[in-house]
Amino acid sequence: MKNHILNEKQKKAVEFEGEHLLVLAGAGTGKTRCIVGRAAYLIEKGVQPEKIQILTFTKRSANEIVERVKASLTDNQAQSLNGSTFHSWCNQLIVRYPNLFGAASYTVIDPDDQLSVMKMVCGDQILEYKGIRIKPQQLIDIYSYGRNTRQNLTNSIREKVFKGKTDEETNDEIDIIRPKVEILLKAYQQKKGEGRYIDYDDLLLIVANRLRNDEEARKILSHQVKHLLIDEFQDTNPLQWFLLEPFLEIANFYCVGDDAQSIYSFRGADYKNVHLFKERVPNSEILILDKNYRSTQEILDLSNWLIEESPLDYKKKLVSSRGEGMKPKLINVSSQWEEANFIAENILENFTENNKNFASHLILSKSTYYTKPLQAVFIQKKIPYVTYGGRKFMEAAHIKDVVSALRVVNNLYDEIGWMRFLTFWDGIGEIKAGKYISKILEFKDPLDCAQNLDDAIGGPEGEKIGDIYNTILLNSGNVKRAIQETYSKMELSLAFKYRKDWEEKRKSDFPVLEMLGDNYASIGQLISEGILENAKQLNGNPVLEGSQINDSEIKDHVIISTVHSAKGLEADVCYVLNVSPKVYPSAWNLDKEESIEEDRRVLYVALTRAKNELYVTRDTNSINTVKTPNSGDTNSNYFLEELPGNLVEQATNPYLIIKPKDILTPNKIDLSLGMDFS
Ligand SMILES: Nc1ncnc2c1ncn2[C@@H]1O[C@H](COP(=O)(O)OP(=O)(O)OP(=O)(O)O)[C@@H](O)[C@H]1O
Repeated sequence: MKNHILNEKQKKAVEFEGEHLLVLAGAGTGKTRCIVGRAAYLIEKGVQPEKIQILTFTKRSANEIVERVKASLTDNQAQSLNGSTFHSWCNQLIVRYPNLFGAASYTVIDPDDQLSVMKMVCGDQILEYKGIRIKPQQLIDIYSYGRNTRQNLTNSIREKVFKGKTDEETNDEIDIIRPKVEILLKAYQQKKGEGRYIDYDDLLLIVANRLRNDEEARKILSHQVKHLLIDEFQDTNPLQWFLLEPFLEIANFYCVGDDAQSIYSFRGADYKNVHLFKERVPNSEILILDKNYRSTQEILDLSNWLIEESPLDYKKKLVSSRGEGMKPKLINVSSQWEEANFIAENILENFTENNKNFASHLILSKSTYYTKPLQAVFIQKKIPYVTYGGRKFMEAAHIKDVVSALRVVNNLYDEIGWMRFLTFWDGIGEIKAGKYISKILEFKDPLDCAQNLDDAIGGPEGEKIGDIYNTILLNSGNVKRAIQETYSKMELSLAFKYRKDWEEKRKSDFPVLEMLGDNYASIGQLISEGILENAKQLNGNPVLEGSQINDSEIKDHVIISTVHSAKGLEADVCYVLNVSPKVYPSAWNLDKEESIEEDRRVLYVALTRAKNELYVTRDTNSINTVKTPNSGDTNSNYFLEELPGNLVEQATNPYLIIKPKDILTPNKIDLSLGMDFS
């Protein structure tokens, strides 16, 4: 095994001989290194790589871990090692065993489509819907919360609609709306069945239920999965545990996690999964790692202080193996523009004078939205950057248009797909489309549809739509070809529909979609996998960000990331944006200790990404509001309120252009001066 220096405890974890292990460890103590090392170790010991499944929260970290394992072994030993998210893993299992899971010819729908289905349901059940004053998106949230946390409908409504309140008035309201919500959610379930749709949570539930109740399924999968390596175990939720539990019988668990970095409770994550590990997993052991290899002690001192301030006891105090360094800097700024300019100038100075590349800089924000001014300044100053978090390639409207054509061929009963595909064409609105769809749903099978679709729609549109359907059906064994043909038949209309930014932004996505298609054996696979996974870093070729392609040649770029997408990342220089009152913690979370503590962990994750230099910015205006005696805002719980002065160096923006001091009243000028008229 190459590239693997391990300390004694890490070595013990990597070479663990028992059945199930939880590596419980603080930030930067080598959890990722342990997973990588473990996979490589197992392969070297002779375990077949395809029987090792690595589970992570993002596709990006799955790829990274797999690549690192491959790099640490020789001779392509890890070629067939599999790393994926929970959703994508379940999807792969369903695709591989369509009969076992009973889900052949189903379509996976993304959250956007889920919302469309729920809207259709609310339209159908207008009486119930009008009686509840809950939006379709909220209904989806209730449904998903209940399934992910495995709580009943009453509790899910309480949590998602009434912020967890338990007073009598709330109870009465819940009693009134619960039966109506039940009708709507049941109608949603039925619609899913009719359309043969699988939403994200279904993927997990289908696999979980089959395995829990069917011994034969467990037997079949026991040949497939021998070792489960699970990253970020603190962020697993009850549904994920429900899925994992039956695997205890057939596979060895190797989990790594840090309870102080649990930041997904809004998805139902339960960091107690970590605390209950020994109880839930028979024959298991826990190993603790405490030496931090990432950051200098000053950065850890600030992070340790933050977590010690919490009423929850994390029993964590990180000690740096690297020794002392620079104190973190707290930069007070008076606007977002000032903050953005400070960061840009600092990065440029590091680049030109301190010989650091752009990739040594990581910028962390609670939300993508907040980073827009920063992105604008970077563009202006020509600083290359990529963003993590935000809209995915397959979610862009123009891509969805073309994919809708593929969807309806893949699944004739896919009403959402039909609605999008039909209304794409000029002259077909939702009402007309609805009528065509009822005719289409009567076709026996795709062949019947191919033969009669143009007549069912009629006119020149019918011809065009029928022609596209037939072409895709003909090429369904060659996904790339199917995409090429579909695109060429839709190109003119696409260019017209998106004429505002067609040339600059959208057109160049289609060659990439074609290339993406080349990776899949069937249209169904492209649709379900493609929807689930961001097409980023596809085979190391073009890199897709949002809906744009960046040239992969430019590898040196700053990363702008949400904290939630920054798990596992690290950088020489980190900027944590807007650590201001009302943001850390959020103003709207102040009534719940759990949410306050989650925000604290978010900040903890952000601070512990830095190796050498840490800049924390905050808005002076919001500090001033909190400090005003009459503002009534003294209870902000601001995390940095009591920050000991010795932990940071306070600084103002050194790049400020200082305005020259002028007098207050303007002098008069005499324009008759300066000319000699003689
Ligand atoms: N034994 C070691 N010797 C030298 N460096 C190490 C060792 N273990 C880990 N590191 C380095 O420390 C840094 C953090 O390691 P790693 O990313 O595996 O930690 P982690 O526990 O997964 O962190 P986090 O949970 O904060 O993302 C990396 O740069 C890694 O290369």
